[in-house]
Amino acid sequence: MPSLASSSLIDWLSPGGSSSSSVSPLLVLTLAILVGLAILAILYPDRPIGVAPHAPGINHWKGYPLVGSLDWILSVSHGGNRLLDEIFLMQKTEGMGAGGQPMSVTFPALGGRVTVINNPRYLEWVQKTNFDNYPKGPDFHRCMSDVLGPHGIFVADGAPWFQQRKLASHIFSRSFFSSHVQDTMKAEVVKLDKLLLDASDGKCKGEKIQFPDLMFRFTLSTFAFLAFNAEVDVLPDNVDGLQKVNEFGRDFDFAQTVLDHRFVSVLPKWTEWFTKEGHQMRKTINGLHNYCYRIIDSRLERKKAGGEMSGTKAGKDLLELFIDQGISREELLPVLLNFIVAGRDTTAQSLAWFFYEMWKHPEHIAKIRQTLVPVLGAPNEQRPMDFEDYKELPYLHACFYEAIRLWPAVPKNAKRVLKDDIIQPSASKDASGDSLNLPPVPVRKGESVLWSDWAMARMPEIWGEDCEDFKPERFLETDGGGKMKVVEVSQWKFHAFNGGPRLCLGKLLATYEGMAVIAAILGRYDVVFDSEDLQRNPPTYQDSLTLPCSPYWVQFEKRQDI
Ligand code: HEM
Repeated sequence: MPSLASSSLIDWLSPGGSSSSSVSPLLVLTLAILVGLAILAILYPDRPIGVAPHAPGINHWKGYPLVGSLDWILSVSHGGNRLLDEIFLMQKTEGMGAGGQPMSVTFPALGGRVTVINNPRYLEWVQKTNFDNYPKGPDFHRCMSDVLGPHGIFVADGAPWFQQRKLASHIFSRSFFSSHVQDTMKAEVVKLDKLLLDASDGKCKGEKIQFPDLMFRFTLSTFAFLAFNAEVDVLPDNVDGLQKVNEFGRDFDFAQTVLDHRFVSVLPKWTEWFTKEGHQMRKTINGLHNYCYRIIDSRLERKKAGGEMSGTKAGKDLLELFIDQGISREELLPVLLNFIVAGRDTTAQSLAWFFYEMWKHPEHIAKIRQTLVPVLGAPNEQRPMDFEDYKELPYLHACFYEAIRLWPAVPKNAKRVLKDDIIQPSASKDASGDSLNLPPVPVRKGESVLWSDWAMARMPEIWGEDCEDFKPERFLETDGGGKMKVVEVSQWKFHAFNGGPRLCLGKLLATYEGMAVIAAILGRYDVVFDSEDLQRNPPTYQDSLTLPCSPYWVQFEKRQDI
C-alpha cells in the first residue's frame, strides 16, 4: 500500500486526481529533472557541473556531487573561517598540501577549480615563464572595478596595464628618489618627530596612540605629497590633531573588506543592492571618489591657471605624468586610487607588524640603535634618513624585511588560466624547495591558480624549521671584508613584493620609507607597549585584500638609555 505522503505527492503531481488515467506533464518534468540530476551527479561526483575531473597526482579537498567543496567556501565567505588560516591548514593536511605539495579545491566560483601553488618553483612558471597565460582576469574586474576602476593598475591586464606601469616607473627612478622622494620623506619624518615629541615630552605626555593608525597617516600623507603634490592634512605635528578622523583611511579600510569578501562569495554582486553592507559600500565608494576628485580638480585648475604643477624640480610627479597624456578627469581617478592603495596600505601595515615583532623580540632594538649612530648621528641630534643611507643600515633593513616576510602586505593572490597548461616546477637553484619532489601541475582554461605568501612564510619546506620565528639573520651575510650586508634572496622565495613583470614598482620606496620611519622612532624614542593588553589580545590580521594589523596602542617616551 502506498504511504499517505507518497500518494499525496502523486496527487499533487497529477492534478487530475487518479494516477492511472493520464500522466501529468509536471510529473514527467520532475522525473526528467531528477534523472538529469542523477546523471550529472554520476558525471560530476565530487565537483561542480562543467568542471573537468581532478588531475591525477594532485591532491584535492573533498567535494560533493554537483557543488564540489561549496561547504568549504561558504565556511569562508559566511561562516567566519578565515581564508588564510584555511589555506594554511590545507597546506599542512596529510593527503592535501603536507610536505609542500600543490593541491586543489573546487566550488562554483573562480572558474570552478582553484589550484594552490604555494611554492617558489611554481610561481616562477606562472609569473614569468608563461606570464601571458595567467592574467588577473575577470574576477579582479568583477570584484574591484567599481572601486579601483576597470583599468587601474591592480585590475588591468595587457596594454592598459603595461602603459601605466611604463609611465609610472619614471617616479621610481633613482634620480627622482635622491631628490623629490628624499625631500618629501625627510619633511614628513620631521613632522612625525614633532608629534612624537609632543607625545613624549609635551603637554600630551603619556597619551596612548593607536599605532597602526599613525602609520597609515604617515604613509598617506607622504605618498599624496610625493606622487600628487597634495597636502591631505592627516599627519598632524601634535597629538591633539590625531582626533581628526582620517576619512580616506576609514572609507578605504571598509571598501577593502568588501572587495575581499566578493572574491570568495558565491552570490552574484547584484545581491549587494539588498544588503546593509552593500548600501554602505555605495556611500563609501562615493566618498573615496570625491576625495580623489578633490585632488585631481585642484591640480587641473592649477594647470589651467598656468601655476606650479609638481612642486618639484626633479621632474614630473605621478599625477602630472598622467595628466600630460591628455586623459580625462574620470580616467585620472583610477590612477590616483590604485596608487594610493599601493603607496599607503602596504608600507603602513608592514610598519605596524614590524613594531609588534619588536614588542615580542626587543633584543633587536638595541642592535638596530647601535647601527644608527654612526650613520645618522647620536639620538639627540639624529638626522632624518637620506635615501642612500639604507645601504649603510643592513641590520635595520634585514629586520624590516623579516617583518614583511612574516606579514606580507598582499597575503594571497590569484590568477585566471587563459589556456590549458601544465605548470612546471622551475629548476632554479635559488628558489628553495629544490629537494621537494614537486609534480607538474595541469590546469585548465578558465580555472584559477592561487598562492599565499603568508602561508609560504610559515612553510618549513621553504624557509626551514624555524620559518615561524622572527630571524633577520636570514637576510644577512658578511662579505669578504667582514662587512655585514643584506643577502639578495630570490624574488620567488622572498615573494612578498611579487615577481616577474609585475614585480612591485614601489619596493625601493617601501624599503626607504619603512626604514626611515623605524630609524626616526627607535633612534630617539622608547616605544612603551601595553604588554598586558598585547598578551590578552595579540594583534591579528583583519580580513582584507591586504593584511591590516588590528589596532594596538603605545606610548612614546624619550629614550631612557642615553
Ligand atoms: C612593504 C610594502 C609593499 C609590499 C609588500 C608590496 C607588495 C606588492 C605586491 C605583492 C604586488 C603585486 C600585487 C598584485 O598582483 O596585484 C605589488 C604591486 C605593486 N606595488 Fe607594491 N608593495 C609595497 C609597497 C609599495 C609602494 C610603497 C608602492 C608605491 C606606489 C607600490 C607600488 C606597487 C605597484 C604600482 C604595483 C603594481 C605593479 C604591477 O601590477 O605591475 N608598492 N606590490
